[in-house]
Amino acid sequence: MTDSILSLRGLRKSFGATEIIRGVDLELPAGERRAVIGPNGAGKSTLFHLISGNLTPTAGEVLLDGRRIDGLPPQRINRRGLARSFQITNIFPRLSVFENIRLAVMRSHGLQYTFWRPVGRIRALREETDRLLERVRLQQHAQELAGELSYSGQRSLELAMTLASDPRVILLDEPMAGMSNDETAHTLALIREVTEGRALLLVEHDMDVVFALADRISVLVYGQVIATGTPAQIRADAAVREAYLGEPHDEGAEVAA
Ligand SMILES: Nc1ncnc2c1ncn2[C@@H]1O[C@H](COP(=O)(O)OP(=O)(O)OP(=O)(O)O)[C@@H](O)[C@H]1O
Repeated sequence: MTDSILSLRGLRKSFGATEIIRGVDLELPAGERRAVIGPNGAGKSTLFHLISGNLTPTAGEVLLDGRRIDGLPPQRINRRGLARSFQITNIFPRLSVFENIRLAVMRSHGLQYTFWRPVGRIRALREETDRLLERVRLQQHAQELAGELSYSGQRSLELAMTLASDPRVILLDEPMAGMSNDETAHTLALIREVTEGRALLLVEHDMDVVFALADRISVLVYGQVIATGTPAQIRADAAVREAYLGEPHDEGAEVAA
């Protein structure tokens, strides 16, 4: 046994006759920030779908804290402590930033809230919502409509909504997509801060972000993990350079974007 919070064991996924995930083993220790990189079509999104419950594996197991979660619906997996952001979180654009976060807090508590006395419930809700607003630095924007926030503001809001369930594992799928350099720097600092003490699995095409944020990196090529190591080890890995980083026109390896 390992002390992994998330384990993938012999994971496979086929679409029809085509096998896209071809036997992935991956151990994510609690509290580690791990990036998954790889060329276009390597299967990174498919892997995330298998972990978050949006797809069911053809074979193999996904374990969260030692318990199987493969085949469970996304909401059940979320309640077990794994949250995925950026591609599944729905912002309500006509509601304020505050109201969006409050809804996420209410959802994360589910029925629990109905057992509280109404007055205490409202105060606790507001305090928790304020705390999340502050964590993602959106206090000044609390009353703005979510749909009118800047792009990175919306990403911050989604992050707050993801944090509402206090997950032990967070999956971020291309959080920097479409951002300016300033927005990327802001969001990078924010992600580093809010994932402190949680396990993070990150897919991101901006290699500067990957190398700045990840404790370790797993390289997925053609549905298999060909290497896992620290940023320095991955940079120096000959097979990785050949398969991925050393592609022609080496513009920071953003080639996979
Ligand atoms: N539902 C599906 N049915 C059939 N094929 C699929 C399906 N979903 C993904 N694929 C195929 O699986 C392969 C891997 O796709 P996936 O999106 O997981 O790769 P990726 O590594 O995330 O790529 P990118 O970096 O371009 O986002 C692709 O060839 C894609 O066409």
